[in-house]
Order: sequence, then structure tokens, then C-alpha cells
Amino acid sequence: MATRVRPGSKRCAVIGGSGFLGRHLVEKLLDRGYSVSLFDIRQSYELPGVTFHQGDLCDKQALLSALKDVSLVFHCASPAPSSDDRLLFERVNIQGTQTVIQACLDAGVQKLVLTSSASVVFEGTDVKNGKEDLPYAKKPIDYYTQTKIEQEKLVLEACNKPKGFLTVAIRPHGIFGPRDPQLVPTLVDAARRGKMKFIIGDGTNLVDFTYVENVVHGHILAAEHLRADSPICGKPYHITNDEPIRFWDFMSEILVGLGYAAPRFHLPYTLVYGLALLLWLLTWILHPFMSFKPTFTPMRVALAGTYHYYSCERAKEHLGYKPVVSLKEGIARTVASYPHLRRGA
Ligand SMILES: NC(=O)C1=CN([C@@H]2O[C@H](COP(=O)(O)OP(=O)(O)OC[C@H]3O[C@@H](n4cnc5c(N)ncnc54)[C@H](OP(=O)(O)O)[C@@H]3O)[C@@H](O)[C@H]2O)C=CC1
Ligand SMILES: CC(C)=CCC[C@@H](C)[C@H]1CC[C@H]2C3=C(CC[C@]12C)[C@@]1(C)CCC(=O)C[C@@H]1CC3
Repeated sequence: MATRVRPGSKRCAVIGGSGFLGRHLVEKLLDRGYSVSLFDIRQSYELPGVTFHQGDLCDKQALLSALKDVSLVFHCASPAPSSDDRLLFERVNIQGTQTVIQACLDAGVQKLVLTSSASVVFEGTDVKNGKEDLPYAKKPIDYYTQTKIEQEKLVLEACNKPKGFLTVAIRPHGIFGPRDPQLVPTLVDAARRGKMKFIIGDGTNLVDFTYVENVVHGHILAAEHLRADSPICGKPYHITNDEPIRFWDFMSEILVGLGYAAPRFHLPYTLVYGLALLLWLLTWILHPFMSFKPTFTPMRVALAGTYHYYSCERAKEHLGYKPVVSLKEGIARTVASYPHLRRGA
């Protein structure tokens, strides 16, 4: 039987703490007086107040040493969506999350905050002001999303007040900010290869992009509101910037900020989606002989050509959430943080 860690203890663990979101979360937790046990498959930095544990989250023994004396766990580890590796997603996001839950129960952890994704309800067609009561996608757009759905269900169903184990899921969308290895680098790489001249569709589709510090703020609010008498136990919460923007305006602001031209010419959505599907099929057929990663995957085209923005009213009401950094400021800070990706650098 696990010994319960003293409630209110300011020692927490961040699984996936070496990653983009994880590191921003760790830094904010330290600012707020927490000490952090960081668990990740790789180490990317060192900080006073952080104890690093290297391991795979599918390994319960390795997790248990990181969860010693910890009352609160943030789980924000996942393979990158671009890996498109079904077996890896299933192993880490599904079986690995079961292992995380079991390790938390064995170690006497009281609160588990999962980083889920608003994409768990996205099927490649428009979502406008989507609320948390939308059903999970029946046809998720990729393996990443499919396993994020299973992962969220596992964590929310594990919430057990009599056992003193409380869980909550944060669903961010389109996280961006300094040190993001995905959005800005992919965009700049495409621009440098002359692939960012075109707007997919009519360019009016609104989307959420969420500055990383707002996502961190949502996670910490959720952790601090997670008590047996609170309505948030076992529930998911959208966390966004609450400022939907046209997908192509956002991309253009980043590109122009870094010295590249904004996309100008329009291409029909269905044509580009069809071509992306064909290319995906070709790479799948040819993958035993050659490895090739297309920039315009069906998932990216669907995200670039449809509406997908979400209501964060529930987070405002239950968590007192309000974005702490505006979209304009978030874009300016992000652009300033990538001097090495500027045109000509
Ligand atoms: N970025 C976004 O726009 C969004 C992200 N999310 C979610 O937010 C979370 C964080 O994403 P983000 O910071 O962008 O991702 P990152 O890839 O930057 O961070 C994830 C971290 O988890 C590590 N990791 C992967 N597999 C394992 C494993 N088996 N055991 C231990 N650690 C592992 C990664 O290591 P390595 O790099 O070596 O794989 C990495 O350090 C994820 O759960 C993601 O699904 C949700 C919505 C939007
Ligand atoms: C069309 C094109 C080449 C755009 C370049 C930017 C893209 C790499 C990003 C635009 C929207 C982003 C996004 C994610 C990853 C990066 C983008 C596709 C996620 C899939 C990351 C993980 C999630 O949970 C959902 C995100 C939605 C938005």
C-alpha cells in the first residue's frame, strides 16, 4: 500500500519536462516555489531546483524513482505528431499512460494533470467555438490523435475520489512560442524551399494558436484547483488564447516577422487535400525502399484549410482562467526568439 504524500507539498513531477511545453512548465513551477522531479527520455537542460530522471515512461520502475515524495504529476510527454508511427504512439500514449497511472497509484500521488489536445474532437471538418461536450472524433485524422483520445479517456476514467486520486485533462491547441521545435521551424523550412507561396482554400478559416505561457498557466490553475470537492475532477478543459485568428494570417505574421514573403496565391482545398493523400499513400508504399517526409501531409492540409477553434468558457468559469499573454505579444516574442531562422541568417 502506498504512503500518501503530504497534501499541499510543493514537490511535483513533470513527465516530458525536457520538451517544448514541459520546459516552459518546469520554469514556471520553479518561479512559483515548486521543486520539480523531471522525467524524460532525454535531458535537454539543467536548472537548480530540478532533479532529472532519464527513462522511458513505459518503464514503471524508472517512473517510481522519479515519483518518490511527489504529490502532483504533470504528464506532457508524447512522441512528435510528425513521426506518424502508429506502434510508437500506441506504446507511449496508450500503454505508457496506463503505466503512468499505475505508477502514480503505487507511489501515492494525489493529482495527475494530463496534457491532452483539442484535436481529440477534430475529424478534419470545421469546428467553430467547440465546447468540451463535443464527442471524441470517430474518425481521428491520424494515429497521433487516435492515441491522444485513448490517453485522455484513460486518465479521466482513473479519477477516483474515494482512493484520493484526482485527475484532469488540459486540451491546448496549436501551441507556439520560443523553443518550439515544430511550428516555426517547419514553416521556415517550407518557406526556404519555396513552398509557402500558396494559401490552401479561401484563407478565411479561423483557428486557435495558443501562446505557450497561457498553456502553462492553464495547467497550473488546473493543478491548484484539483480538490475532491471541485467540479473539475475527471474533466477536460480547453485552453486557448481566446483570440481565434485566420490560419493564413497567423502564418503570414510569423513569416513576414522573420523576413519571408507571405503566401499570396490560392489553391482549392480539395485539390491540395487529394494530392496530400496521394503523396501520403506513395510514401507509405515506398517506405521499405526510401524515406521521404512530405511537408504537406493530409493532417497539415486539413489543419490549414478548415476552421478549428474552441471555447475556453469552462476553464474561465471553473479555473478562473484568462490568457496572460495576448496573441500579438505572443507572436512578437516568438519571432524575436528565432534570430537564427530569419531570412538570410
Ligand atoms: N505542440 C502542440 O501544438 C500541441 C501539443 N500537445 C501536447 O502537449 C504535450 C507536449 O508537447 P510538446 O511540448 O509540443 O512536445 P515535445 O516533443 O517538445 O515534448 C515531449 C517530450 O516527451 C518526451 N518523450 C517522448 N516519448 C517519451 C517516453 N516514452 N518516455 C519519456 N519521455 C518521452 C520527448 O522526448 P523526444 O523529443 O526525444 O521524443 C519530449 O522531450 C504532448 O502531450 C502533446 O501531445 C497538445 C496540443 C498541441
Ligand atoms: C501548412 C503548413 C506547412 C504549415 C506549417 C505549420 C504546421 C507545422 C503547424 C500548423 C498547425 C500546427 C498544429 C500542430 C502541429 C504543427 C502544425 C501542423 C498540432 C498537430 C500539434 C499537436 C496537436 O495536438 C494539435 C496541433 C494542431 C496545430
